[in-house]
Amino acid sequence: MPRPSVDYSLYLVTDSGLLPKNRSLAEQVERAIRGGVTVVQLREKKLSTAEFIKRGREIHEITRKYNVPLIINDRVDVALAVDAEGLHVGWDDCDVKTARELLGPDKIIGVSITNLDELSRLHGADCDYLGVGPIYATNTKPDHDPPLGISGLRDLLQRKNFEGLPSKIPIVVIGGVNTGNLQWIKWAASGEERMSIQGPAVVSAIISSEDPEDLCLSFRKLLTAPPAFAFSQHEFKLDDAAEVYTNISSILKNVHEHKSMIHHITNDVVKNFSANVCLAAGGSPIMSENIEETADLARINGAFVLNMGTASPDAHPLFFEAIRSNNQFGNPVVFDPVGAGASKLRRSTTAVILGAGYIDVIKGNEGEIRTVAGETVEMRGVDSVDTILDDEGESSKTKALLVSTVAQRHKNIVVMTGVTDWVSDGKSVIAISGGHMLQGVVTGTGCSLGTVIATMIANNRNCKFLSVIVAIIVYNYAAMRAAEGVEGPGSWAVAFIDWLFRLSGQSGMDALFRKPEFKELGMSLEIWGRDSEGNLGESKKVRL
Ligand SMILES: Cc1ncc(COP(=O)(O)OP(=O)(O)O)c(N)n1
Ligand SMILES: Cc1ncsc1CCOP(=O)(O)O
Repeated sequence: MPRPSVDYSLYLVTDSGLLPKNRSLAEQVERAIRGGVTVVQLREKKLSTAEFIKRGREIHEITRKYNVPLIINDRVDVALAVDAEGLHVGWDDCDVKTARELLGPDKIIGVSITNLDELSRLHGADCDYLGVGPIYATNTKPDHDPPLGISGLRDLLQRKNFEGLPSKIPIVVIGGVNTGNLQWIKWAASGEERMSIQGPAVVSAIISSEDPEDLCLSFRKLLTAPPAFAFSQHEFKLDDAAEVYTNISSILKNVHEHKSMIHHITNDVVKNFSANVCLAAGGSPIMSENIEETADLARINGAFVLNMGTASPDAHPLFFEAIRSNNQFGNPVVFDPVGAGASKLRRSTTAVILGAGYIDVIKGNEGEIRTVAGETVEMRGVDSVDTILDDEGESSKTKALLVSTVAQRHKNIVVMTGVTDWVSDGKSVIAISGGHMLQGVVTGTGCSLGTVIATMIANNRNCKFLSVIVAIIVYNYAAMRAAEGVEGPGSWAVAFIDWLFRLSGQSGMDALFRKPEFKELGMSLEIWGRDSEGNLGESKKVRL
């Protein structure tokens, strides 16, 4: 019998410990298959061999009825005893060569891949699909490897130099996948030529569901529907000052009309200032660090700001839950990796956060963004590094490349703040001038740019890139106007909030931006696009 061709589009992996009360595994699996599961893997970690075989036979009866392949996790002997259609192995299990010898040519063999090294080691193996993950952290497998996150997944899918595996070998993604993040993962991983994702492999979301049939129907719909939110669905032009003004007005109008709730998990130093900035910019702040309410808040949230300024390891579960819940409801997540390179703890917290879910915007200073890019950076506390790059000539090209590379890897938007602010969606890069030196002497000003970005994005979800650009322009404009005639940092901070409030108010925001004062401030945008080969071309300057 030839090896069956398998539809890997919705792969269920079992865990009897996660079943709803009074529900048997057999019933849950059958309901999930009715909802659209196309492959079932029986994963039993606690059963004796005899019990595993017994359960395998029971589940096989069901999967056979629906013509769905049954894969056994880890155990070749059980796969043989049950005459299952296949086996899934990790790197501590039976190697693929031995498994193939034992199972014969007709059975499916799947292999776990958690990093690039494992992919290289698989060279020439006679396997049928790869289970790539964990994409995100998960409680289902407490001993899991560090999550790949979107950047790790993209690195893996772009890998071109591994011969010996069937080209276009099917890939399923595993680890923290649910109906809230599935589309993000598929979208973020799309466009890679070498390898492509066929579907998710899901444990807890399906196995613990009260209504697995309905849930699987939702998974199936999401698999075929276009993503609900992407950051640049909306086309916009910034070719001259008039176009920039028009865009600013339309973004601010939406912000003003909705007054979205912006959930902040932020550091103790800036809470009060950030909440006031949020209100002034047109949002409604809530500062909460209670893990028990993250899901409820996400239900009504407009956007979520995660600032790791005073984070401790105890807060990791809170970050994880908050990101997961906000992804579930499609709320934009803005991450500020404060002081990311300053300590081992901050580097690992950054990795935890990037491995917890999809992050829409990463905002940091040069040292923080270089740390996210994987460089080892010496930071002075949580402030910026002694910047090695100025904003001119070759340095400006290096900065443009840095932000666009990080944005490409994470398939999101990256903002790098400094005298000039840099922002990229992985394709275009925009350098935005403006702001005032007094920002550097008022604590919380850097953090509160994350707040303004979240406030702008919350109700402009189909044009996130534009919203971020507008947020930076508004912020820098307010900072400069606030500095007119003030005594020093204290009065500047008050005037800054006043200016943000004036700008976000419906009355006169157009007029404010169109006034000659805007021109006199000398703000400008410098815009780079990519040529057909993906290289950054010449930049173009737009004076506001
Ligand atoms: C589809 C799929 N992908 C990955 C795994 C993980 O397998 P493994 O690394 O062997 O870990 P355990 O499942 O044994 O904990 C999987 N089971 N299925
Ligand atoms: C078996 C396994 N391998 C990598 S992550 C994982 C568990 C995934 O479980 P869940 O879908 O509940 O996050």
